[in-house]
Amino acid sequence: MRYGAHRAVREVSFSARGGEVLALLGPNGSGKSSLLRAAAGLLRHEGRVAWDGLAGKGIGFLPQDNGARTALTVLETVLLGRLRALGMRVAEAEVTRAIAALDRLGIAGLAPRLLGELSGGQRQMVFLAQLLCAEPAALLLDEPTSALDLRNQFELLGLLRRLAREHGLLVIVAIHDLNAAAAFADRLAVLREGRLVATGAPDFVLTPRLMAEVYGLEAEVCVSPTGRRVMLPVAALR
Ligand SMILES: Nc1ncnc2c1ncn2[C@@H]1O[C@H](COP(=O)(O)OP(=O)(O)OP(=O)(O)O)[C@@H](O)[C@H]1O
Repeated sequence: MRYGAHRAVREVSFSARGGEVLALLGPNGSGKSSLLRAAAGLLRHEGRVAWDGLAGKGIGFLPQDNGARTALTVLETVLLGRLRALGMRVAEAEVTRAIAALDRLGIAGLAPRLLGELSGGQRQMVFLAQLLCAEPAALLLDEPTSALDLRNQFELLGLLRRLAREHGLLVIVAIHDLNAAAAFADRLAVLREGRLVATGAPDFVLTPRLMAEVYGLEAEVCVSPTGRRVMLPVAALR
């Protein structure tokens, strides 16, 4: 994947399947957004992206918050997720479906509000509700938790995992919080300068060595009383 002469993604090969959450990690500029956008078919690229078994369902892509501020209400915005199914008159069932998607994210109360009046985190959740409304087979999410408070991060990542488990969705999520990724993702894929440098189960991938090589950080691995591994940065190496 190139921007002019700059190669943003190269030597990346992986597969992922419905039912799992794959977290895409890597420093700023390592190619996560570019890879997601290429996988979503939004950017030209070399190599091959193959989606098998979508069975008429689509792929939902949530970009990093672009600050979209339209004069639409939240409900109208979510309904747009069903654009292909909507006629000139919106059926009651479509409204019910849109409200259900908002409810799922705990934000049904925002339905009548204007999108442009929401906080960044609320707006991200609305766009996610819009994607859910379209009932995709796969979700590609670019830093969906970056504007969310701790509780909403926890809830959202939990929801993504449930969607994967219960509905067989494939979820690929670019995220900076390594510990959140380790807690909620089945697998991690780590990019550095456009290359895939590690992939596998969180406990296998997140090591002090990876922290040093990819992030230039000295880190300790702590194990919580319930057995969860947590990476704790202690010093910058360069
Ligand atoms: N529109 C663009 N034009 C030129 N170069 C770009 C463009 N978008 C991204 N790049 C470059 O491509 C590389 C990968 O960027 P990308 O946005 O994919 O990284 P990222 O891992 O998503 O970063 P971040 O964590 O900061 O969101 C970077 O070097 C970036 O400067």
